[in-house]
Amino acid sequence: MIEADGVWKVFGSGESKVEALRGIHLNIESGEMLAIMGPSGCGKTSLLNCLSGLDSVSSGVVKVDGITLSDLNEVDRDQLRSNKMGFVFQSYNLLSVLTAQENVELPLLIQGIKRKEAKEKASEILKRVGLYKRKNHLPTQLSGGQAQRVALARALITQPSVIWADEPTGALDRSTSNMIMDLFLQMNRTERTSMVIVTHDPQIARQCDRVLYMDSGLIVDEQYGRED
Ligand SMILES: Nc1ncnc2c1ncn2[C@@H]1O[C@H](COP(=O)(O)OP(=O)(O)OP(=O)(O)O)[C@@H](O)[C@H]1O
Repeated sequence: MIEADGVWKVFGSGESKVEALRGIHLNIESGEMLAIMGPSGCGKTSLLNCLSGLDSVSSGVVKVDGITLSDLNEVDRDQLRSNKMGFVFQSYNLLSVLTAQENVELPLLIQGIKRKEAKEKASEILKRVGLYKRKNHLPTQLSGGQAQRVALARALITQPSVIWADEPTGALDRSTSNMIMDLFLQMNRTERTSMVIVTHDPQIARQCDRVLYMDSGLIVDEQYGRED
């Protein structure tokens, strides 16, 4: 579903040049749950951004369902992201002036779905993440775990084929992290949504189908097998 072939990402030039990715080859299967680990600065976020089309590659090819991202113009790339992908970040990235419900509705409204239908779908998904009672709360009125559940609901509402999550539990305590991971696992199982999770947490990684280990812009090891 996602294919990366010889992907390089280079920032800057001359003395300030940084080779964040140095020739990545990777296939991510539909429905796969993949963790990416590695030391700070090894290129995990750069890889996520290049695979999802949030950032352009310096060289190499990224294909999503057979479509080469660099062949698309910005508008088409945005459209592909909005149709096929969801994003979850460590800092939740919720819009502070919108309620939980409005944050979750937003991706559907952007897709041109009618307000009433968006509202119904948002309510339904907020129920699934156990936050229906908080739907009228603003992000500042939510705990970290609750805010991340809203972010997950927002990522899932368009029924994407892949969710990209950059340290989704990085700001949460152990029990809240486990709760968020349980939701990821549940959605992966019921919707067959592929999940790509950048994490420093071995407990999160070992629940994934595959763990990639990166170092200095390269994938240096991988392990298969989910602990159920
Ligand atoms: N916009 C940028 N401009 C210049 N250098 C960058 C930029 N973004 C990332 N880098 C550099 O690229 C390298 C990889 O960064 P990246 O954020 O991908 O690492 P990471 O593994 O996600 O790190 P962390 O675990 O600390 O989040 C680092 O050396 C970083 O300083």
